[in-house]
Amino acid sequence: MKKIAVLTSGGDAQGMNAAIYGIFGRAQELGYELYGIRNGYAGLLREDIVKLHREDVRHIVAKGGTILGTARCDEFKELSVQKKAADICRKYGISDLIVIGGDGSYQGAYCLSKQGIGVVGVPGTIDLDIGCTEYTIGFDTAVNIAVEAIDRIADTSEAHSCFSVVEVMGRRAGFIALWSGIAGSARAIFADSNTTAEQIVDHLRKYHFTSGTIVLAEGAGKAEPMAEIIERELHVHTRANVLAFIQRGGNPTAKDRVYGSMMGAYAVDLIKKGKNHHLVCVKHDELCGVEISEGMKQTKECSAYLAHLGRTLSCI
Ligand SMILES: Nc1ncnc2c1ncn2[C@@H]1O[C@H](COP(=O)(O)OP(=O)(O)OP(=O)(O)O)[C@@H](O)[C@H]1O
Ligand SMILES: O=P(O)(O)OC[C@H]1O[C@](O)(CO)[C@@H](O)[C@@H]1O
Repeated sequence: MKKIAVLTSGGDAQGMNAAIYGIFGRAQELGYELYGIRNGYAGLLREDIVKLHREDVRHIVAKGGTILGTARCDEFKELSVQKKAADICRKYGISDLIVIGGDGSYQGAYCLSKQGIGVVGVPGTIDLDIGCTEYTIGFDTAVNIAVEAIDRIADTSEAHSCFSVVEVMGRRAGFIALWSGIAGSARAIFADSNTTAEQIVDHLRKYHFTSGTIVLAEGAGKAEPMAEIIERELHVHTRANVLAFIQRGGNPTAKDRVYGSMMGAYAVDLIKKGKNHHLVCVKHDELCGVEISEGMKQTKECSAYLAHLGRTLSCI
């Protein structure tokens, strides 16, 4: 009987459990045994490997986080450690490993594939920063959490006639900032480091804003200094809010539950077709498999149209 395994790696993302659920469902349908590796590559190196059963996954779709746990494991960047991990997979008879994670986890999966282990990547990160796919599991939930927070902060900013800078996650990418800024009708959106604080101040002054939110991607700056600049230049009290890890928790939205389940099942389909050096991607709203070395080369920027729309709407 074919044995496959799954691990979650990097920052957790809402919908990772749904992906595990989808993987289990398709593996069960195809008669594969599914093993769960706890805590990412660190768990693989500790041989922390358990066989998954229906009762382990039956109730997890609605849960944030990941039942397997995740980790960051810098030692996995070493070739000797990657060889050890591949030997462990072979010791347990695991022919193919599904890695649910972000771009860094994909790097690790690519290294494992070069050691002869079949790997399929499922894009699981709230950042949306994997170049070969239009969607990554967790993004929709993180944006909705940010929008709810921005709506709440906007109310109290207006009540007190003050500004509030809201710093959102995304690592070096500005997708969460752009989407949540537009959805939260921010007075200004600071999605990347191309925009300067002076430009934001000029914009707020030009459109005579005296209250409201300024959404800031963490990769573009920090809320505290941005708030100080705005308050100093415009003489309006300005608060700093860092959303941080609330964006990574809570129950996944329906989109992340369905995309997670779909992408997980699709990963097993790719293994069945022998496409086990591939990444599960969404392109033009369709699922597809992209060969891992090709997929890792692809990059993407924020949609220019959406960025322009953000600027347009923030002038209203
Ligand atoms: N270049 C690399 N070579 C081998 N393994 C890597 C490499 N980069 C990252 N990894 C492995 O993947 C793990 C997760 O990577 P990273 O911490 O960058 O998170 P990620 O997968 O990008 O997810 P997120 O961006 O959501 O945090 C690392 O801790 C490490 O074990
Ligand atoms: O979980 P850590 O290691 O603190 O990393 C935080 C980073 O992880 C992410 O949440 C996902 O990559 C980023 O948005 C954020 O910058």
